[in-house]
Amino acid sequence: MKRRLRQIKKKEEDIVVCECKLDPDKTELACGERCLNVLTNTECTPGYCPCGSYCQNQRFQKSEYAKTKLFKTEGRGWGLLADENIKAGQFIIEYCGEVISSEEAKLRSQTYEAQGLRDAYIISLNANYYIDATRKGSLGRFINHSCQPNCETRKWTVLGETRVGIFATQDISVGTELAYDYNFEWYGGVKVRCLCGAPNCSIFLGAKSQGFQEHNHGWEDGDDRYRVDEFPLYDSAEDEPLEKVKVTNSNIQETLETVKSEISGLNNNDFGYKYTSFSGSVGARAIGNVNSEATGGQTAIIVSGPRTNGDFNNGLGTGSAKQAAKRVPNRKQKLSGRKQVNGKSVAQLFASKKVQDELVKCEEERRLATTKLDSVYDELRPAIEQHERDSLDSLPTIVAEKWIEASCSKLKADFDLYFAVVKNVVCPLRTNGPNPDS
Ligand SMILES: C[S@@+](CC[C@H](N)C(=O)[O-])C[C@H]1O[C@@H](n2cnc3c(N)ncnc32)[C@H](O)[C@@H]1O
Repeated sequence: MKRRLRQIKKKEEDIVVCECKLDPDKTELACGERCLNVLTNTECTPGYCPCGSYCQNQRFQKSEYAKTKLFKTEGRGWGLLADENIKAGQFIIEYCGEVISSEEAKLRSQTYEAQGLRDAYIISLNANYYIDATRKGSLGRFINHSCQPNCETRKWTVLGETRVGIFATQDISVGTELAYDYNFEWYGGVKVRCLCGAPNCSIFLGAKSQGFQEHNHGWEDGDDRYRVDEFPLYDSAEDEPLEKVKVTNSNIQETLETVKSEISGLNNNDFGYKYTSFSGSVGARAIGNVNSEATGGQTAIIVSGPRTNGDFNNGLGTGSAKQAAKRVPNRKQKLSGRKQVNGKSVAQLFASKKVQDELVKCEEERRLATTKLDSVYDELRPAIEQHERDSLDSLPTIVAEKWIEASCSKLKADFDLYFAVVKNVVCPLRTNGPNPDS
């Protein structure tokens, strides 16, 4: 079945005519590998090619496919094999299907997934269009993925349109299964076990893709990327004892609870180091598993099909690398135990109304900044998700500025709160003892 439903009429001045000269004794070589059009992956236009009807560079237009045969694989559904010896570089078949927009591709992929379709047939045509061979297509739709392929996809310009073909990358003998590397991009959801059987198999379809690698990043032993050993630490042993301080304020228990929870955020009651969590700053993406285009301009976008050929969904669901790492057992703790601040002393210091008020105010400011950051993220999420498919660099400046501004406010509020804690608790402890207000 033809991929094009209508023939796009090219303007005459857009037609590229090659400079080949027909040798009447060697007509089979007309528009061969040295043809200017062939060199630029463009088919010659009938009626304009100097080689006339002998032109060999109209393979898509004339459906000059290699002989292939459908066969049933084990665990991978149907596959396609060579039904004749195929030469390296030979055009095997066009990847035909419905040409649809990226929005439509996203929608369809979600629908197919919801319908429980096991196999995925949507591939990228270019940045804006996809080919969906789910309902209409050629035998090309049955070619499976391999991590050690004998074919590849190539884009050709045919009568002004981009079309995708499968080409042999090596000599293929009759009876051999045809396969190309899907360059499958994984965006979450079910992980499909790759059954290509190649020695270099990446185990899951899409395992080489960024989304897959980020999601599955575990905290391995010996992974020193986030070591904090070198950071300077505050030594609580330098604090003065505060036995003489009296607890006078009845709100102290409540305040202590607040401070305790903040302190536990600082890890093991350690004031020496803090880390901030940006709620909502990193989120799982769900863009219908429509994958981005692979490098080199070859076909690469494919919707991850829900063919679950084993129990390989690790149950983590979607989430950021950071979130996933948190759930990986045996991962290293980011921060090791440190010396502890004496809770009783801290409580006594918080008996001061002045200190309490300041901390409550800082807390409130931080809460507001966090809420703002969350809402900005929700506002930006569609833009971010839209642009992440190409590159985050392409986010409009105004969007990036808004995000940076909200992040800075949140950081400042965090800083103010912790600074207030340090100023009112740690410093008096070190110098003058308890706050005179208490
Ligand atoms: C374009 S279709 C290929 C034809 C498909 N086997 C069929 O029966 O229609 C892509 C789907 O085939 C399956 N598939 C292809 N290559 C695979 C592989 N190496 N390992 C496991 N499944 C594979 C996956 O379900 C994938 O979504």
